[in-house]
Amino acid sequence: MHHWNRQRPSGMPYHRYRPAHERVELPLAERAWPARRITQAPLWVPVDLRDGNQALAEPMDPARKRLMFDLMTRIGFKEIEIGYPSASRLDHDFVRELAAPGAVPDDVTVVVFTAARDDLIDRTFASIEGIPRAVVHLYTATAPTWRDVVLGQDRQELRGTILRAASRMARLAEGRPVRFEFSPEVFNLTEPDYVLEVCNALTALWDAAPDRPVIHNLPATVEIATPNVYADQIEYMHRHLDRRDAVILSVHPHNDRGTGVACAELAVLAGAQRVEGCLFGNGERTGNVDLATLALNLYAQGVDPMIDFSDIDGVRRVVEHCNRLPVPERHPYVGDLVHTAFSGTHQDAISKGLAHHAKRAAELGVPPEQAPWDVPYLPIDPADVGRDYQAVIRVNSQSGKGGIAYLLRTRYGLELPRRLQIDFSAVVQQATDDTGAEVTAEELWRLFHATYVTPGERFPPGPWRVEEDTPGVHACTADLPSGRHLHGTGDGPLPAVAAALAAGGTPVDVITHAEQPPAPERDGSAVAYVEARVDGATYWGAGLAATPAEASARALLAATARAEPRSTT
Ligand SMILES: CC(=O)SCCNC(=O)CCNC(=O)[C@H](O)C(C)(C)COP(=O)(O)OP(=O)(O)OC[C@H]1O[C@@H](n2cnc3c(N)ncnc32)[C@H](O)[C@@H]1OP(=O)(O)O
Ligand SMILES: CC(C)C(=O)C(=O)O
Repeated sequence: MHHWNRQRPSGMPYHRYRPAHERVELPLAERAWPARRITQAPLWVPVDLRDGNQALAEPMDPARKRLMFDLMTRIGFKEIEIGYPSASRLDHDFVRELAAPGAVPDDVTVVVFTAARDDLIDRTFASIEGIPRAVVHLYTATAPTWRDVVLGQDRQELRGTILRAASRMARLAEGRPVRFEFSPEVFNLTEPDYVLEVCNALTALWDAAPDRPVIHNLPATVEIATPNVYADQIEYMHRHLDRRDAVILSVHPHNDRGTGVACAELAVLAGAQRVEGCLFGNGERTGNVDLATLALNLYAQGVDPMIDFSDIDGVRRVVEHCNRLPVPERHPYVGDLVHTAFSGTHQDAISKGLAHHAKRAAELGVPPEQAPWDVPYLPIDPADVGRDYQAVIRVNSQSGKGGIAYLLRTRYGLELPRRLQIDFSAVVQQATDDTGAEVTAEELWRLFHATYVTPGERFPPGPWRVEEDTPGVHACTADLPSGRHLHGTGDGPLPAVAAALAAGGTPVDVITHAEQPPAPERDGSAVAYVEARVDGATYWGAGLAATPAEASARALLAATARAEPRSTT
């Protein structure tokens, strides 16, 4: 143990577990997948209506299944697993519902799932009568523990079971628009030579041809190794499966180690052409691989995902309704918080990045949504998945001036001078430190207003009037509640107010002044910001009024009001 690593043994019984390389042979010595790139989307096959559904405490009712199916066809899936029709009446009835003329779009193929049992196979084929295009998906666990413990069959016996089931399927499919899929369940723990023996036998039995290919779907039923191991296993199959041009190599990762997405991506590099998964990662235990993340990962690399996620919240609403499960806030691309920055430096970078993006789009002469995207901390433009920028930046105690200024700018059109941003950020920090809570744009606005626009009753706008007496000469008069009358003139509203304040015994110097014209975001008000030195200290004030001149005068009065009370009242 190095001196810098003083971790102690956990005391947990880790010796009960074996590493993947001791559980399954890895015959590949050289691999090509690490140097490859993904340049096109694989065929995505959602299995929400089968694998996802079987993992729900309350499986979907027909109405929910229908909603999910319609969503899938609407956003572009072309092959959809719709159920395990021999397992339950609900699944059977849903398949029958889709047998109605026109229920399945012309370019969509449905997949139905079955175990290798005669009665189940027969019921499966009966259920798809009238379905225009179907894949019948046969599965059997092939890994040693499942063979020994669950099925009680050795390699040869199980091979016989599978081939008998496949022959029955071939007979039942004669003359029908049916293709075949086989899954050696727990492929990732099965001896590779056994997988090849079984899959190649099925390819021959089902007489696979390029125009009627079989699907060999190689599941990581329970994820047990790092994704490179799965990739090696898939590349090995890709190289050794017979009649490769008549076989669609498919993968079906689960997410037990939290690396289902990585497994699927590396498997595609390794030769997989088809990926089964669920929307937002529903499925047994930790879920099936998330097809939305996979598709949008491609999108973020400049590859067409072939599925339309431009309204990702609409997709999420349907999926949450059907599964009766929420999608977590940090879920890639779709979680409520994934396009949001709370921390100051991130907000600053995003704010600058968005401004730079708008400028670049204008230079290129294209709308912002068409311009190349390169904004810090945002891997994709949230607008591309139907999110607006309101949620991008949110303010709490971790935020800095950039995020605060961004919210006030985007919501109220305020362009705060940099030093005012710094000043206000300290005010916000104190408020958020006190409450520990997030502040919304509306709350920031109220805090800004209370701090800079109406800091007290010292200078109510009523008694202070500023007018341009003659062109270029402003006069400020004030009839104070004390009965005093103040008067000052100057070559603008600020010098006039400063002169009146000085006449009342409060000399002020204007250090910074900025103003903005009336804008609809502020109910048509102009706004001005003034930094003034009063009694040796500096104060910011802001004014809102119908004209910039009036707003400026109010801003100076507000800045002065923030100084310790003096005689000008
Ligand atoms: C990885 C996966 O997702 S696999 C799919 C899992 N999905 C489901 O199980 C959901 C739907 N399943 C069901 O409704 C039921 O399991 C049914 C209707 C299919 C079968 O029900 P039952 O006949 O009661 O069997 P049960 O559910 O207990 O399953 C265990 C039996 O199936 C056998 N079996 C397991 N897998 C297979 C298979 N692929 N092919 C044939 N038999 C299998 C087991 O050996 C066991 O047989 P045994 O009872 O003779 O020991
Ligand atoms: C049988 C297959 C496709 C499966 O659902 C799994 O292994 O997880």
